[in-house]
Amino acid sequence: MTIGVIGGGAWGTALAQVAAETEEVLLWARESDVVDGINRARENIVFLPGVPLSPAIRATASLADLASCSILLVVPPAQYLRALLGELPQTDRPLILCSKGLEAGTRKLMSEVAAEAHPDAPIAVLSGPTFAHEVAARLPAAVTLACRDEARGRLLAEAIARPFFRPYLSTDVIGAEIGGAVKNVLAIACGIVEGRGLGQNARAALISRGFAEMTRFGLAKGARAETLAGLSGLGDLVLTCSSVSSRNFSLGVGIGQGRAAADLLADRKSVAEGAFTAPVLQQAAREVGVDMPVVDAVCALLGGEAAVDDVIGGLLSRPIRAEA
Ligand SMILES: NC(=O)C1=CN([C@@H]2O[C@H](COP(=O)(O)OP(=O)(O)OC[C@H]3O[C@@H](n4cnc5c(N)ncnc54)[C@H](O)[C@@H]3O)[C@@H](O)[C@H]2O)C=CC1
Ligand SMILES: O=C(CO)COP(=O)(O)O
Repeated sequence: MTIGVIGGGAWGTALAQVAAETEEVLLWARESDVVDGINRARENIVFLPGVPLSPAIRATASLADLASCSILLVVPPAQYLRALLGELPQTDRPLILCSKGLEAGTRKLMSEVAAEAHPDAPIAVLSGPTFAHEVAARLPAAVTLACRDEARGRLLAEAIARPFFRPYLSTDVIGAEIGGAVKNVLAIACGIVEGRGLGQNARAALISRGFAEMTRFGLAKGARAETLAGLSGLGDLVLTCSSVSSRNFSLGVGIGQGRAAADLLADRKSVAEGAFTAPVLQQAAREVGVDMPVVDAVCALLGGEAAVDDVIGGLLSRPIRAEA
């Protein structure tokens, strides 16, 4: 079979490399230098430099070429998902969604956007603690593969599993998506704590209270608690909140050091999804009556509405309340 990958960023390229261990892979990339670099030099010099790519990966600039693929891994930044799936010819092939975010404007999950764009395509979600450069280096990783149709989920998991890349099955698509979207916003918060030099106790407190927010919001949206406590939720939260390998955490470090979020975002070509998800998540939480003070704090700092010390002071002076 040929596995298709939509999106030639770091994660799409790493997933192509995983799939290419045993299958032919066709990778769609938006940038012509990425397509040429993969086909000619076997390297994605723009988004995943330094990783020699498998000869089983072929890159294309035409989404229509992916029509013949058996499975499509869909890996653009979340805000471009609808437009890209709109350009993809109608398909009934399984779409495995790998982006982490909520759509601005509609506040929809990626699975909802994909179902609207391709009503005949079975949908699954792949999410978990996976830095692209480690996966591309064949270091061990585990992910959640969520699909409402359990049997189909198992087939898809078997199709993408490799000895160093281990999917765990779930039927909780909503839970898998919410974990991945929310952890990016919380990683910005943890980066701010790091950048401000507030210490590891504060970061652990933030991870824990952030997880409480993720759980409250997830349960209100129909996610299952065990999914939120699994690889795609807590697992990814811990990874992303602990390392400057995370683009979201690094963005937070810059904000914590006093730089303007707008300047930091203007400087980068890789995506920090949490910056786009944060205001959408804030609105979505308000819609379902869920209190998310850490997310509110990140929104205030991303919008340049407040000073870091004031926002942290505000979080610390909230009324004393029960932990759970
Ligand atoms: N990099 C990682 O370690 C992981 C990333 N993800 C998720 O994968 C998704 C993609 O992220 P990365 O591959 O890291 O991206 P990246 O940051 O490496 O690259 C940026 C991507 O944005 C695309 N892009 C820029 N402007 C665009 C436009 N106008 N229309 C369509 N695409 C455009 C570029 O083509 C490129 O693919 C995100 O949702 C991210 O959260 C998930 C797991 C791990
Ligand atoms: O999702 C990721 C790891 O699981 C990548 O995190 P960043 O987008 O913050 O780099």
